[in-house]
Amino acid sequence: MSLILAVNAGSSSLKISLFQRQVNDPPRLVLTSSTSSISSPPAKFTFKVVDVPGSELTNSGHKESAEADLRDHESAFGHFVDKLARYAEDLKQATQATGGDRVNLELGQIRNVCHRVVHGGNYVEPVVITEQTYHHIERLSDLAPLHNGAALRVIHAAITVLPNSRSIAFFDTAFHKHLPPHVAAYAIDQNVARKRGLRKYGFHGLSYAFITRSVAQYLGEDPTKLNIIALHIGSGASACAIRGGKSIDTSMGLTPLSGLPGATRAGDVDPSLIFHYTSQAPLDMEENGGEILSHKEGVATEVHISDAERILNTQMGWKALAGTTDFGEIVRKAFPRSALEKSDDDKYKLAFNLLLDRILHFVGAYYLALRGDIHALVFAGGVGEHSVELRSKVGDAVRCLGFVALDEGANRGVDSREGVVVDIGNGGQGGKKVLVCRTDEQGEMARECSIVEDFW
Ligand SMILES: Nc1ncnc2c1ncn2[C@@H]1O[C@H](COP(=O)(O)OP(=O)(O)O)[C@@H](O)[C@H]1O
Ligand SMILES: CC(=O)OP(=O)(O)O
Ligand SMILES: [Mg+2]
Repeated sequence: MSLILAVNAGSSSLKISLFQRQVNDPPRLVLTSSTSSISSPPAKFTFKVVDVPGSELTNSGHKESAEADLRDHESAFGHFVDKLARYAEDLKQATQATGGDRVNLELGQIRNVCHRVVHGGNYVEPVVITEQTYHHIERLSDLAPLHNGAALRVIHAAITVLPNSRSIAFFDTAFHKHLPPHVAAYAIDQNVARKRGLRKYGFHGLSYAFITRSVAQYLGEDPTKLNIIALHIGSGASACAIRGGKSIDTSMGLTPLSGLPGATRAGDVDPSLIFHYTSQAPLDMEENGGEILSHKEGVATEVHISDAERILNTQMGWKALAGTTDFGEIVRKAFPRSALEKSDDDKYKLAFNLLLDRILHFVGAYYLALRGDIHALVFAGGVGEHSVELRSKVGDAVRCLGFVALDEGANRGVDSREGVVVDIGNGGQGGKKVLVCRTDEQGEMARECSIVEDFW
């Protein structure tokens, strides 16, 4: 028996799952933990025991707690490890006292720690962390500014506090390794592009791999014959066209900034906007009743290009539009259910409608990329799995493409339904399906790890 720890450093969260594994068996989920809202404190921490004999004897503290001290991924990881060590000790004592079955969850039992690393550059398979691979990932940090640095700090912490385990990096980019050249290329000098690795990589690949397998299983299809449009909408949001189980296009690019807007990311903008987005706008629309004036002398302040990149990654998206990174709040205020929630401010509607518009833009494009030969449209990610309203509006719009109408009750009831994949369509004959998939990047890493670990 060995333990696999799977760690997912997302842009706003740190999600961790612990799995138990017997040789030749698939990994079995033991417990999960999440620290969310890391970028908009206080962070919220959960620790949930899923399947541990004897756990009924321990007080594992299932409740969510606000943790003002958890300000980054590294401190969130340290907090989890402390919690796990305490829980393992409580469990040991409780099961010793009763003589019951015991699962040993002590830190020393963790054989492999799987880390989600968003940008892998040319790495298309998981790699064991060594000095060399660590530095390779470090060199890619500029291409995933909200992710790779945070993942590396967590990897460093894991190596320090779990010295007997092996750290392995699993890459989001790997799923997109088959992007056709004309999709991956930007219209720039290809000599420069090749030399500097300037192309579309695509992200959320662990999620798309999990979605592809889970949806194929749910539909009883061979995964290598599955065609879907998948939407992973969380703090980072992307769309992916999957043909024959492989990614043929995706909305994120060289970095996870492009494509759909996210919690703090702008998504696609005209690249020239960067040079015009200044603290004192040269085109002052507001002061002149909406009339565009010519450049005022001396007003355009220069923003350094790396500042612009930081601003586009951390200050834009829903945060800039609606003043919150919580999409649940945007939905509540855009569609108030009571007078108490009513707001005169249109900013919530703008944030909602803008995301909806950009999602439809990609669904339309990917429908054509797949030539309409599609089994299902699939929603996943924190927003995709939980926002009834977003699914409902997307569902209405895509009916013209031959997707079935949504079943309103099924759409509203997703949270209370069991299973990894939930059908929210009305079962209309011959229509393309609309599904929700509870994606699990940690589960995907643990599964891949259990396949390769016996060969290492
Ligand atoms: N009920 C809900 N309705 C709409 N959005 C939600 C709901 N619950 C969570 N979310 C959103 O999901 C996002 C987090 O998604 P997630 O995929 O977990 O993030 P990360 O990108 O950090 O992995 C948050 O922005 C949150 O607002
Ligand atoms: C790639 C990406 O944006 O990931 P996340 O949504 O977890 O931040
Ligand atoms: Mg995520």
